[in-house]
Amino acid sequence: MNVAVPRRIKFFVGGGVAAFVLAVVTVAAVLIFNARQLALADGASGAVRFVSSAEAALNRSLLRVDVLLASMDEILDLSAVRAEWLDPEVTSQRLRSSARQSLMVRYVALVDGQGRVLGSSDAAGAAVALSLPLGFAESVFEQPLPMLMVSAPAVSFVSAERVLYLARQLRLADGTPLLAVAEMPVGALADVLVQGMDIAGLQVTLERASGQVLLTMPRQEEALARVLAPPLAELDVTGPQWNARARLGGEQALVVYRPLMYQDLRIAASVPLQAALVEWRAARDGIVLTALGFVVMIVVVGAVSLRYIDRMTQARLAIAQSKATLDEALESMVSGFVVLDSQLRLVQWNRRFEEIYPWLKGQLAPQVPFKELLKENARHHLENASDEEQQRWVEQRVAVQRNPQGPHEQGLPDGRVIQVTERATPDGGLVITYHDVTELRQASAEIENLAFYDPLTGLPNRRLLMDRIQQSVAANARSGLHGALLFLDLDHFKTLNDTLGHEVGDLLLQQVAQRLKACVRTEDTVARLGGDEFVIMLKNLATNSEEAASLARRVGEKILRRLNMPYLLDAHKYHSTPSIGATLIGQDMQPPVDLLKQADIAMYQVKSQGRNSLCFFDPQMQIAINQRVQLEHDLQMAITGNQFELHYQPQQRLDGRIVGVEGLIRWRHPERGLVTPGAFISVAEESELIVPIGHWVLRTACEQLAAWKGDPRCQQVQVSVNVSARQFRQHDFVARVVEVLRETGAPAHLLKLELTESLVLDDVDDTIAKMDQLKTKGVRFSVDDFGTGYSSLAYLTRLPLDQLKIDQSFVHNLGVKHTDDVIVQTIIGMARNLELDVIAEGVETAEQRDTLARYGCHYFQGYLLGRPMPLSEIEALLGNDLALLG
Ligand SMILES: Nc1nc2c(ncn2[C@@H]2O[C@H](COP(=O)(O)O[C@H]3[C@@H](O)[C@H](n4cnc5c(=O)[nH]c(N)nc54)O[C@@H]3COP(=O)(O)O)[C@@H](O)[C@H]2O)c(=O)[nH]1
Repeated sequence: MNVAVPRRIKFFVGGGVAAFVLAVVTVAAVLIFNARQLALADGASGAVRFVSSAEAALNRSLLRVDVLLASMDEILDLSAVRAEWLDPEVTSQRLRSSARQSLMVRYVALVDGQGRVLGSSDAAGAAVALSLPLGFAESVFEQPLPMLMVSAPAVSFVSAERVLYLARQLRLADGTPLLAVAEMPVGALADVLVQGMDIAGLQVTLERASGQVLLTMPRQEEALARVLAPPLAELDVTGPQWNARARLGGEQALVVYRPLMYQDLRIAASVPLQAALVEWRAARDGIVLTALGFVVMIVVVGAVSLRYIDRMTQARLAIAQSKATLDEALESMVSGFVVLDSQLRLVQWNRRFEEIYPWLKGQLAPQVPFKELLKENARHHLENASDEEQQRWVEQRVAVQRNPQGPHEQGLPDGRVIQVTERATPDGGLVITYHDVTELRQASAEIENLAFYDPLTGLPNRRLLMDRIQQSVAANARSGLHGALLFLDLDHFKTLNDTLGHEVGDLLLQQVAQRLKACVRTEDTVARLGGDEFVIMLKNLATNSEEAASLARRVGEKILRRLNMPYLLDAHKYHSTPSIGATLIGQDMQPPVDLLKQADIAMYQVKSQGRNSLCFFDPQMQIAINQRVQLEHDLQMAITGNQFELHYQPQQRLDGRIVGVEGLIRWRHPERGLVTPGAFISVAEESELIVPIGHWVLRTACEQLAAWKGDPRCQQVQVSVNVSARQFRQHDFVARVVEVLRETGAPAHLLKLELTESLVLDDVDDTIAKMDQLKTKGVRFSVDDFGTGYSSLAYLTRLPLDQLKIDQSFVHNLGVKHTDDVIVQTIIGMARNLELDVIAEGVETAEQRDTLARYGCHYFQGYLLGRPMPLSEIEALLGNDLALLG
């Protein structure tokens, strides 16, 4: 999440930056101002200094010239001569020697009142071309008091350069006024001023009071002799004023001037403001740049600070959010937890911890020694224990905490189970989690119960039994004792389930379990394998095997007696019997599976011998089992090796006509010869093998029907085929029959499928559905072995049947067992009512046939009419039959 820096901090940082910037700007401004003042002051003082020194220098120079001019009086001894006495040569000679002393003066000359040169220091002597400005000589002569006078700038005739003429009045002895004149190049006078001209932009002017310019520095020819306004005298020069105008350039400047000691001359220095501030400007720029640098730095520091603060804020927020999330997570944790510091004092805990240990709630506070909480726990856990015991409990807990060994469980007084896990933290503290595993433990117990116990009876299941047998076998091997396994199956339990329902069946199983437990010792095991199968494991019976078998038999008989006693199942009084197979558990480490199989085999022996009895495992039984396994294997080979044949048994009508045949399978065994189905059908039915075998029979019968289609002997003959339950229950049974009919081209109405009563009853709805589908194709149905089951009119009416087949056991007893006569008559009557054909099988005698005919049965099958026979024989028989009737 992006959260802005708080406004307060922004304001603070912004304010700080602004204050620093302001301070820098202020300091810079002050520095700049001061520097300006300093520069101006420097300029002013420099100008003043310059003007002072220039004044002195000019005064000195003028004075020297003045002295030179005045000394001409003495050199020429003018006060003692007359004008006509003055020899120009001599005069010039003397003037030269005196003028040599002054470097500033080009020459000096003596001029009379008419302007004639009486002599000069110039090489031209008196012939020098003197070019005094107009009126200058007159103004000198007019002086009442002779003083040195300076002319306006003029151009020298001699050097053609700008010169000033300095003149003084002299008098001859006769009072005739003469003029001592010195020609001074303006440049020479300017040279005097050169020193001190290092002030930037300095403009120097030598002016008269009227403002006439006599000299300029720097030199400006055009300015010479110009009259500047206002005259210097009108300037306010009380202090350095920078609001004047420079005398030459006219720009804003400081103007300082001094009057010279001669005539009305003034030396003026003008320092233009701009020039005076040149250095200051550079300094100012430096200051500004530095200040700017500081400002940028401050702004950058401010921005960086803001960014840093922003980051810090974000980080703090993130930490706060993480903490909030963590707190939330900790609070919503299903486990309780506490955090202890290195002194094992409470630092943090969550709500769940309080919920697990509600009695600690009042004591939970940071820094509370965890031992105090343990003491409180001890008071709750060991309510009735002594103080010493409670103390010991606490010490044990502390010891565990000092040396965490992983999760351990703690039972609370209210029955809850808490899993406690201590984990050391890097700083020497502890994190302890408390997980309520009560439900988990209960669930585990339940799962264990489900895994090892039968939910209906609460007895150990197969898995637990196998484990106990294993243990018992190992114990027997050590002790030399024998135990025994009793495999118990309830007789006709399925019938009870089917008739009275599963709930009643369950009641019986529960009561059987109770009775079985009552028959054995606690060290023995009564287990339920599933369905109506129970196993009783008797331990440590005897060292001697006969004695052990005798004891096991006694227990088995006791069980038989108990289980034979009547049960009250709901409102139903019920009598049940068990079949019990027994085997001894010896010392030779037999696998539990083998022992169980032995007892199972023995139990089947009991079943086959009439049930409700006890039988010990006989090794012969094992042989029989092995034979059966071998038979299954051979059957498999028979299917792939095409070793089956289909024989046909004729079915005759009352008029003697063969109207159908029953296809009966035979196995041409490579070693055993022709094997009848009685020897293998039951094995095939118990395994999946009956499915491919039944399919082979169906296909062979249909192929035969198809083959007979063009044969007048057989083309009306129906072929009955036995369909076993496992085959019929295949989900694709109907589809396969239809497919076989289509592929072979057999007429469907001549195919009759024989279903047993038990098959039909097992799942009536599925049976009807499949029969209906096949019926639409024309296939016929017969109920085989009719009368042996519990058929009732109710389901018969729902089935799309064509025929009932009276079981041969009833036919066999006709005239012998009156009840069977009644049953046969009933079946025939039932068939008539339902408009079904009825056929009797197993007809071996003419009496039986006659009786059946008398009772109303018009179709017969049995040895009397013909045994099952190979194809060639039945075809021959059918040919005879046709010939006889034809
Ligand atoms: N699922 C399939 N079962 C089949 C098939 N073929 C036969 N079987 C079943 O095998 C059982 C024994 O059959 P089998 O040895 O062929 O015995 C049949 C007849 O030989 C016998 N029979 C016929 N008449 C008489 C007689 O007068 N006396 C007498 N003692 N026995 C006689 O009865 C058997 C026919 O019984 P049924 O099928 O009930 O009509 C037997 O249960 C066959 O069903 C097969 O292809 N598939």
